[in-house]
Amino acid sequence: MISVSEAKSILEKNTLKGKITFLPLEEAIGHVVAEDIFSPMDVPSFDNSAMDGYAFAYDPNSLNSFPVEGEIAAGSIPKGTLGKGKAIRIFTGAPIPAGADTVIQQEWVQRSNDQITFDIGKVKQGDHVRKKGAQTQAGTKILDAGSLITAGTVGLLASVGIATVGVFSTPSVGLIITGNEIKEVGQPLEFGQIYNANGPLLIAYLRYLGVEKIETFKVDDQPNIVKQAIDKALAIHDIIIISGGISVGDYDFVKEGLENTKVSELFYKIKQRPGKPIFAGKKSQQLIFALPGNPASVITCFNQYVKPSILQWLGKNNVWKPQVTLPLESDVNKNADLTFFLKVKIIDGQVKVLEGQESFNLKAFAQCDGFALIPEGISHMQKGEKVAIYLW
Ligand SMILES: Nc1nc2c(c(=O)[nH]1)N[C@H]1C(S)=C(S)[C@@H](COP(=O)(O)OP(=O)(O)OC[C@H]3O[C@@H](n4cnc5c(N)ncnc54)[C@H](O)[C@@H]3O)O[C@H]1N2
Ligand code: MOO
Repeated sequence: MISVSEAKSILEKNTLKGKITFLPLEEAIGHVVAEDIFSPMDVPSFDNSAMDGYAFAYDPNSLNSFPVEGEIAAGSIPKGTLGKGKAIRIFTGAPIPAGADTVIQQEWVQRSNDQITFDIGKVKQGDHVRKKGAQTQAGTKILDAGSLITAGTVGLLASVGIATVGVFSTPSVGLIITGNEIKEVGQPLEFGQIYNANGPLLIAYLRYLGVEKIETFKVDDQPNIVKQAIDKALAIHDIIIISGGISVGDYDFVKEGLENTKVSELFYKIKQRPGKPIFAGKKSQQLIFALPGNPASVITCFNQYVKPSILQWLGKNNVWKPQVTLPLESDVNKNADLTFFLKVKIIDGQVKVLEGQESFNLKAFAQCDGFALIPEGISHMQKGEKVAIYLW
């Protein structure tokens, strides 16, 4: 059995990034930029006015009075060169005409017919002129590979005329739900049967991460049926997630099925609770996770191992680290041989360990903000000691 940190480092080394694919800007939000992006143009691409007002050539010794000749609206092309000592009516976003270098906003001038008057002493050369290239110069890097695409990123790329962005493609997932006792929600339950909680929760968690292509295989606990489902899923999908059947019972056929489909083992069993009998494997570029069937194991293992692997696939950084470290609200006792993952709620900056930590119990999951990692080698932690929290 390996430790939690060994398991994470094996997955970090073995998870590849998705293929680079180009998305229209509006669809790229939440993805990560796959390659450095350079601007094809200057922005602004011409000197333009930041105010509605008057453009003129600055001269500290000029008179305070200027005749106004013509106007330039945004989107129009200035004609000719503005003469010295003259002003032109200009609007926000309109090009600065040749001969002008400064804009005064209209609130600062008195206009009488075609003459404006203002105090030249209050103006600086270049006022309210947005210079060509002030935001971005052609050929300069505007985004580093690995940057998260936000609404701001989309705005920046559109401003330099880029319509599509290269991102790492989202993996497609084959989801295999094992168990003779498992019934779908909506069907009547007979004695001994339970509802399929793992299927819906895994689909929901995958969608939350942006995974759209999900195919579910529901299989009974029979060796040939389990193997067939693994084969089918491997033929199509990038990541295979299996729920249940990975422990040592007489009806657990997942390990055998994975061996028979030539999946190579990265690890089997981690010194942790819940989720000890987790399996991770690889086949060419594909990743395979067999999650122990108890719902707490499925959710916790997904949060700790599957989610970071998917985020790494999508090119995201720092995916293996906890999001916050916060003090415990009360003491915690545990078995020192294992890492414990506890469902916790964050209340006023303190970590409250929730009731109902058993592996079958889903109640605390509906209340928790995330999972506190209580490390291996420790049997007691005191109120106030800080713990690493992995949020949903
Ligand atoms: N002799 C041993 N028995 C068990 C061990 C062990 O080390 N030695 N480990 C225990 C631990 S820890 C876990 S976790 C489970 C994992 O077992 P499996 O992966 O083989 O899972 P199953 O036996 O198929 O199911 C376990 C449990 O979860 C329920 N389940 C399964 N699928 C679903 C589903 N889709 N939705 C809701 N609940 C599900 C299932 O009915 C079982 O109650 O093994 C322990 N045993
Ligand atoms: O790994 Mo399990 O501790 O029963 O969920």
